[in-house]
Amino acid sequence: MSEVAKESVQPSIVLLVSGKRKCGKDYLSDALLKRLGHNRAQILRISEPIKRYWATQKGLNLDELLSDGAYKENYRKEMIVWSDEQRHEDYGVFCREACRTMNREICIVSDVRRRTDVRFFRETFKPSRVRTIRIEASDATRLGRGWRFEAGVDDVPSECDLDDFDEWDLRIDNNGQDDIETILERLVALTNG
Ligand SMILES: Nc1ncnc2c1ncn2[C@@H]1O[C@H](COP(=O)(O)OP(=O)(O)OP(=O)(O)O)[C@@H](O)[C@H]1O
Repeated sequence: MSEVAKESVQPSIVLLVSGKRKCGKDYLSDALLKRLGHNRAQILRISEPIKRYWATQKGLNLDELLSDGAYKENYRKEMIVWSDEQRHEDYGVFCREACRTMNREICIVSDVRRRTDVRFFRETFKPSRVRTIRIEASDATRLGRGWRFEAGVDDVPSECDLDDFDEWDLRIDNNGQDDIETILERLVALTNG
């Protein structure tokens, strides 16, 4: 058990949510949080400590960086490069920092992007408590949601490292065929046991 896990409140279930840009990670994580209730569940973002550091260093607006708006896109590349350097020293540095705010029974980590993120959570918590979720949406769907391919962002490990990963407990098609209720039922079922 890592130092952080001992210090913070231990969740019974940790949901690791992954998927390409604009596949719907935030949308479905927010919907799940609403369904489970704020007293039982919370959302953690590995990118939060990265954005916090970046905002402080560069004098940027943290709330804007954390939001779904276009602002964060101006800094995404730089943040990827900088955070990769930090991960090179310690692959769990941002996951560990994000875990410090764990205080609910169910923890939804809504921006899992790397194999080392999955590794960190599996090493830090009992594997039986960790669930891996892949949200899938076609390029056409993602384009419709505002995604545009960007070299240095969409073709680097932060976006592609989990493309070939196949240890998903649940894969969700978020192209619009399944309604939100159907998707939420499957997600909620994953939080049982
Ligand atoms: N099932 C859905 N129904 C309706 N709108 C959706 C659905 N899934 C995602 N969206 C919309 O698509 C857009 C992108 O979704 P979201 O921000 O959740 O993607 P993301 O995977 O978190 O992206 P990023 O990696 O860039 O943060 C948002 O405007 C969101 O409201």
